[in-house]
Amino acid sequence: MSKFAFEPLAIPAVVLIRPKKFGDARGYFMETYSAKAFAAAGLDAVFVQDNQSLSAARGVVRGLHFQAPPAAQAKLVRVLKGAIFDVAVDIRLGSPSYGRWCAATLTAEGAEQLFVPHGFAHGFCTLEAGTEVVYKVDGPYAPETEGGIAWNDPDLAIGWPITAAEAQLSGKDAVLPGFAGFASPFRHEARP
Ligand SMILES: Cc1cn([C@H]2C[C@H](O)[C@@H](COP(=O)(O)OP(=O)(O)O[C@H]3O[C@@H](C)C(=O)[C@@H](O)[C@H]3O)O2)c(=O)[nH]c1=O
Repeated sequence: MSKFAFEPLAIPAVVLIRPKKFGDARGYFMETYSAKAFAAAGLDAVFVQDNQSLSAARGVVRGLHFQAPPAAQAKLVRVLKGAIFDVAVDIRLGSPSYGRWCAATLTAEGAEQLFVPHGFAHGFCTLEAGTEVVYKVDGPYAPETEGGIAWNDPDLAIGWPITAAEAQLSGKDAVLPGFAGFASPFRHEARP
């Protein structure tokens, strides 16, 4: 019996994962990650760091972020408390979906996870106050390689479920450049 359902999104390199919950009178148990099951589904990232953030309010936006190669990071994102709208933007030059985005709502109750591969800018907005997000990354933090794109860039036209007036950003994210003129450090590599 598979303990995970893997659902490729509209950009199929981005995968929504639903772990199976084993409920009983005590509550539930679930595996949240299995190297073997994920590799069998083609997700063979080797994770080296776990991250956690708390966003106090609904409408907190973090992103859109990436680390440039060779420090690129694949991410496996999930929510411990609350809910997020989680977004991945394809920034792989030469990709048929370059500049397109896909997204999923991740909730603590639903336990959904989003796998965001190398070559994508990642960001989310919180849908509830007090939202806690945890995610695994397959490369160490390398701040000198960080890049970003404005969350509300009109060319990307991401369908965020919050208004610009609701959005709360870090000072760093508030001044990220737009997508026009963006020079991506990623190239699309077709996998065998
Ligand atoms: C990302 C990161 C930040 N930090 C530090 C730097 C800074 O002082 C503080 C807050 O960093 P930031 O403002 O960049 O945090 P945040 O805006 O939450 O950044 C995160 O956003 C989401 C969307 C992602 O995809 C992540 O990869 C990461 O970029 O934490 C680390 O020590 N290690 C890390 O891996």
